[in-house]
Amino acid sequence: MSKASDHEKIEQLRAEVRRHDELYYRQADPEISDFDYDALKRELADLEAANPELPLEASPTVAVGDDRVEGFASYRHLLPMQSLDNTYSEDEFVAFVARVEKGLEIEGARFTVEPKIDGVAVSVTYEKGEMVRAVTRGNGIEGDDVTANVRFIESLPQSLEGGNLPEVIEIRGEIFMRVEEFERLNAERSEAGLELFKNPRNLAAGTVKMLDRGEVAKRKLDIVLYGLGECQPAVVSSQAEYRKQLEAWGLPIVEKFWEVEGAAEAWAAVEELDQIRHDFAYPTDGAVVKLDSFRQQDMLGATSKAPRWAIAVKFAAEQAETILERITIQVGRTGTLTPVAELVPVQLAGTTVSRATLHNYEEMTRKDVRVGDTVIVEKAGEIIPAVVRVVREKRPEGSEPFVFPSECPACGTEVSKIEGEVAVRCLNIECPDQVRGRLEHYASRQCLDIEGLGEAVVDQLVRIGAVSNIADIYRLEYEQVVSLEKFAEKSARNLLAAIEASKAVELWRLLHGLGIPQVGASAAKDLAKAFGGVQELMDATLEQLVEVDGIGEKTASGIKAYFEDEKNAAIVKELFELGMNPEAPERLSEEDATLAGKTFVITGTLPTLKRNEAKALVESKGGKVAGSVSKKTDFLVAGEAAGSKLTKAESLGVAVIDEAKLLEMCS
Ligand SMILES: NC(=O)c1ccc[n+]([C@@H]2O[C@H](COP(=O)([O-])OP(=O)(O)OC[C@H]3O[C@@H](n4cnc5c(N)ncnc54)[C@H](O)[C@@H]3O)[C@@H](O)[C@H]2O)c1
Ligand SMILES: [Zn+2]
Repeated sequence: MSKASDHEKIEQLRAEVRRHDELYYRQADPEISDFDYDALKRELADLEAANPELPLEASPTVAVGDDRVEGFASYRHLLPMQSLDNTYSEDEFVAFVARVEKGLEIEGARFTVEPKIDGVAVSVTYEKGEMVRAVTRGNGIEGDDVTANVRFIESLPQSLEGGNLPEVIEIRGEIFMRVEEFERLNAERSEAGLELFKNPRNLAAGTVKMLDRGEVAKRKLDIVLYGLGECQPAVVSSQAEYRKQLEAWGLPIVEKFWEVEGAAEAWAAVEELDQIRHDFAYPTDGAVVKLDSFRQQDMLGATSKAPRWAIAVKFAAEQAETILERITIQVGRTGTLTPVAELVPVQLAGTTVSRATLHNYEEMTRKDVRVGDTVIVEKAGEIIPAVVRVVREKRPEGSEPFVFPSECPACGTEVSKIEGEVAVRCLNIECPDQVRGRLEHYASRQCLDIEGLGEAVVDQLVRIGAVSNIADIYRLEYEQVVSLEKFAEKSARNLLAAIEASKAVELWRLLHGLGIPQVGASAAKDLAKAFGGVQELMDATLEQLVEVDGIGEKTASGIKAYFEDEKNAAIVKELFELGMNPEAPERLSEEDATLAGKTFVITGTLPTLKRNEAKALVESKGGKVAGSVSKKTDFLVAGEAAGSKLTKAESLGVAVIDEAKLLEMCS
């Protein structure tokens, strides 16, 4: 290739990489897979290496992707937060080890191997053991101050436990979202007809950068800590020691960690990690291999972008190619039509996959997925298989665009596209698929948990016309049940007994089972606690609903709209007439709730109580425990070595008490 055309190509690739950086780091909504992105960047780096006359300053290959967005204050890291060089190959890994050993003039260097968490990088600063700040990586030099959002992370202690505390330390880690939480949020979105989040990483990244604190509070984030920035004075001298120290301070750390010597041992650990990583709480996309000794790390130093003493070995997201045989449309309990790809079975990440989601109407139309196409399926964030793209070159001749049905495949009602939603819906509330979906949801494990009322039984009951709504379940008679397929006297009696028993269910389960838009299990629990009864919930005003911790405006209006619908209200009324008698969560009597309305903050080491014991004590008396001191704090419970919180409480005039006083208040 000529120089001129090389230069042109480099410019083009730089622009392309910058565009993907913007989508990934700032908007948390990447368009291509990490594998494809890394390949693009590699191509650019290779071209740049072959054309050294072009200055590199302007290239994204020598800079850290910038995540800073509007709305957050910038904060300068004491020590820069770097990226990592990465590789997908064993050969390159072996070459890395050889470079390190040559640089140190030793053989058999000692390394640590740990999971590479696929989350959002963050630097948490503790001063004298008190958490004072959390900042994103930003451009590596300066990041966004996201302290307010990070304070919602329950697993992150506001103060460090134990001794050996430096004056100031920047602890680096990764904020992530657990798969269960990701699925919970997506289930709620799917019910609301909203576009689904693509994977836990993007969702965590988006959440860390939200300005709406109420929404952040509703999404549960988690954190794991592994890295070191500034530390004054130094308190540890190796990666392995550092991990032990993090644990002793009470911080969440990576669950598996290897200490190895030389390339072969290190690679064996990387492979072992790949085998077991799916059981970790967080999504992982590789292994990070680091030189153990801090002294040796310093000897090797870093480039502008990454340390020379560490490397990420990345695992490619598992994808497989197969043929799409048919497209079926499922109608969910809220009427959403979901297109599903029926595939020629293919092995993917250890399981046989024969169906994959095509997400929704808009997404599949945009991808122009057709029957007969060769498609790439991927386990997105290792969860549900999805069709990620069509291999256009393999499209058979004469294939036709898929015509999305204009009528509901279950009931024939014309489907509607609601403004602002990506899905189309069947709005017929009596649609048999929706009825089935609602009944299955109601009887399911996370709701009323009626044993014996599974998919197959619900299906039969709907088909013979025995039930058309959840109240009908309680009208079932022995004769009807015993005549179902595969039922005999005993199983029929058992089912009826399980149905009867479900009348005394915990209130939150009933609330979840009703299928109110946006109300998942956790919202149902919050509502049950706040209102104590279905009638009380029905009577609640919009203002009262939003006041409940964990309930946002959208959910609140969803609840109002649900109960304002006459059909829903009638069914709820029938349920109670048929004997529904849910058990309200225990509430403290006014006499016992002596600390109701009071907010406490706990800091330092208390003489006898652990922090969570003190918290439980306050809550048992109806009080609240918050993570940081503000004007709203009523009492600061201060123990040994209380740091900045004490100073802040004093400056705000907040009452400061000791453990003895707390015990007295709670007795
Ligand atoms: N799909 C896209 O469009 C797109 C765009 C930009 C970036 N990306 C992805 O992001 C990657 C580049 O991002 P990056 O610069 O954040 O680098 P990286 O994710 O490849 O590696 C560096 C980061 O890994 C994190 N990390 C996780 N576990 C760690 C551990 N145990 N020890 C040390 N660090 C750990 C740290 O935050 C560190 O900054 C690319 O490899 C690419 O896959 C994708
Ligand atoms: Zn229908």
